[in-house]
Amino acid sequence: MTRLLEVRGLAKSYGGVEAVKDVSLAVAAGEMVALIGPNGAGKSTCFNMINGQIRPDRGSILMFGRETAGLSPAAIWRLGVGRTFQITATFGSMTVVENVQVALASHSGTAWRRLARLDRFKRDEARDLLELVGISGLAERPCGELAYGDLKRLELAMALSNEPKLLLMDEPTAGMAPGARIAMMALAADIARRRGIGILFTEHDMDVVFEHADRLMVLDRGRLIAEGDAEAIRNDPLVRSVYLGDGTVFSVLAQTERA
Ligand SMILES: Nc1ncnc2c1ncn2[C@@H]1O[C@H](COP(=O)(O)OP(=O)(O)OP(=O)(O)O)[C@@H](O)[C@H]1O
Repeated sequence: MTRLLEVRGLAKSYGGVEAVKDVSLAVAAGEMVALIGPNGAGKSTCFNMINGQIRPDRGSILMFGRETAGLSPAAIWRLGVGRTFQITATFGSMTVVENVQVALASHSGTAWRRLARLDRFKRDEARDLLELVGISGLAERPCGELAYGDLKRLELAMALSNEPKLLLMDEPTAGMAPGARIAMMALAADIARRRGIGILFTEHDMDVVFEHADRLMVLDRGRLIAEGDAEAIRNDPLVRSVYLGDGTVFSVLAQTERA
């Protein structure tokens, strides 16, 4: 399998706190890998080092075989890495289709603020992306009017505008209703598999993780403590012990036990 992302020995400390210690992981084409762990485990720090927001103290991050540790988020985006954010990043006063056009313009290196006619710029491509994520009917609506779930779909369309081979999704279902979360991830998984995109995502909702991740990486206090498929992780005694006391996750593990 082609490795799109390969992380080796990643580390980051804040003062005396070792937020991430010696983390190694890989994501292959068409694979969905979840990075999970209890609060404070180091997920965000790890994720933000990979997407360029935080500079690692140590370690190597290879994307498509190229070292990217220390590159800016913009440089990483230009390499063909898409990303979605915990808090959606869209322009509320523009229409839905215009938001995708702006993302397309940004990928093609066009300064969209100087585009005399944004309305014509790659409009068909933008509409195709909206179709792909199931919101083409909302194309002309101001983005600020969208329901939260549709906004997340728009964000996915924008993340796909640079034709990424690798997609980094930071809590893609945060703030969504439980039913909508599974649907959102099913959509992302389907697109990823059909296009051979590798996805690395963080997620608190264990139903979403167990349903969609091909592989789970479990962090605790900055270290990777387990790696495997949903079945292996559910039954891993160390994972169960670190999640004891975490209300949400433990309830899922307990349900699994009762089933
Ligand atoms: N900017 C920072 N300054 C100081 N300490 C930090 C900083 N960012 C993270 N930490 C510490 O690093 C550790 C890992 O934090 P991180 O946010 O990566 O965990 P997390 O798994 O994403 O947690 P959560 O699920 O609660 O978001 C924690 O102890 C946190 O307090």
